[in-house]
Amino acid sequence: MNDTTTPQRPLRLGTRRSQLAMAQSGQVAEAVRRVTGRPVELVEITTYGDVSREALAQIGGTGVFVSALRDALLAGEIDFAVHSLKDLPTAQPDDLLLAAIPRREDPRDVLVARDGLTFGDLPRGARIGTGSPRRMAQLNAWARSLGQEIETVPIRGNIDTRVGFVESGELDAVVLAAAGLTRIGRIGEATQFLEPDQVLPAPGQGALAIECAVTNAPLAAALAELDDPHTRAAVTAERALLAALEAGCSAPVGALADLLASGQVVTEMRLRGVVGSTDGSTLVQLSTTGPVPASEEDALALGRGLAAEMLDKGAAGLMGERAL
Ligand SMILES: NCc1[nH]cc(CCC(=O)O)c1CC(=O)O
Repeated sequence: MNDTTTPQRPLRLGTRRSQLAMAQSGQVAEAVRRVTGRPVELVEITTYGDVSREALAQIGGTGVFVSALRDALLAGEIDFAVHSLKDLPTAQPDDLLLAAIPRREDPRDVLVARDGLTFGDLPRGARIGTGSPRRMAQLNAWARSLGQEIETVPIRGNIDTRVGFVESGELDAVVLAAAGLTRIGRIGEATQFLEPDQVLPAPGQGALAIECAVTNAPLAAALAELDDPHTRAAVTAERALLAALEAGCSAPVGALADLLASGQVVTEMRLRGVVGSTDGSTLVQLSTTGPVPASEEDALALGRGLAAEMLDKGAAGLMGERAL
C-alpha cells in the first residue's frame, strides 16, 4: 500500500484552460484525491482547438481539443487527462488508456432561448444558433414536423460566447449540451430540455473520459475505481455506431444508449441512432434493444449492428455534409 514515510508527489492532471474544462477537471481532481489519497495539481495546456479561429468543421478531423493533452501524457509531462468523451476520436491510441468513464451527467441537449421560450413557442423565422450539423439536422426536422419555420445559424465558441448571442438579442436561441451548462453551474439558464425523441445527443455526450498512459498500471488501477460500467457500456455502443458509420464528431450523427428497467430491475439496453441532412428534409432514425452488454465486445456489437441497419436505410448518403 502507500508508503507513509515518503511524501508522494502530486499527480499532475492536464487540462484545457476553458471554463468548462477547468470545471470538469476540478471535479475529477477531487474524486482522484479521494480514491488515491494523493494531492492532484492542475497543469494547463493550450490546444489547437482553443487558439484556431477556423470553424471546427473546417479544421476537419476529430480531436482537435485532445491531441495536445495526449502529447503531454505521452511526453510524461502530466499523469492523466480529462476529456469530454464526445470530443474524443473513436479510435483509441494503443499507448493510452481510458482508465475511467465516470457515471454520466444528463446526456440531453437544451435550448437556451430569449424570454424563457420553448422550441414550440419560437416565432416564425426564429434564428437558432448551433455549429453542429447533428443539431441542425434534428432541429430542422423537428421544425418541419411542427410546421414551424426556423433558421439555424452556424456559431461556435465557448458556452459563454454562445449564450451571449441570446443575451445580446442577436439570436433567438442556442442549443447546448445540458452537461456543459450543469458543470459550470448555469443549467438554470436552460429554457427547455430537448427530449431524445426530438434531438438525440452526440455519441458520448455528458460523459467524461479519464485517460492515462497504458504503462502507468498503478495509476490506471486506482482511476478504475471511478469507472461506471453502465456508462462505459452505453458510450461504447454509441461510439461503435459512430465509428461504423465512418463519421467523425462533426458528422450529423446522434446516438444514445440507455437502460430499460422493469421496476427496479435493469432488463435491457436500448440504443437509438440518427443521421440526417442538415436541412432536416431526410432523417434516418432507428432504435434497437438487446441484453445489457456483458463485455466491451457486446457493447461494440450493439452499436455496429444498429449502424449496419442505418446504412441499409441510406445513412451513408447523409454523411458527406459538413457544417458551414
Ligand atoms: N463540442 C463542445 C463540447 N464538448 C463537450 C461539451 C459539454 C457537454 C459534454 O460533456 O458532453 C461541449 C459543449 C456543448 O456541446 O454544448
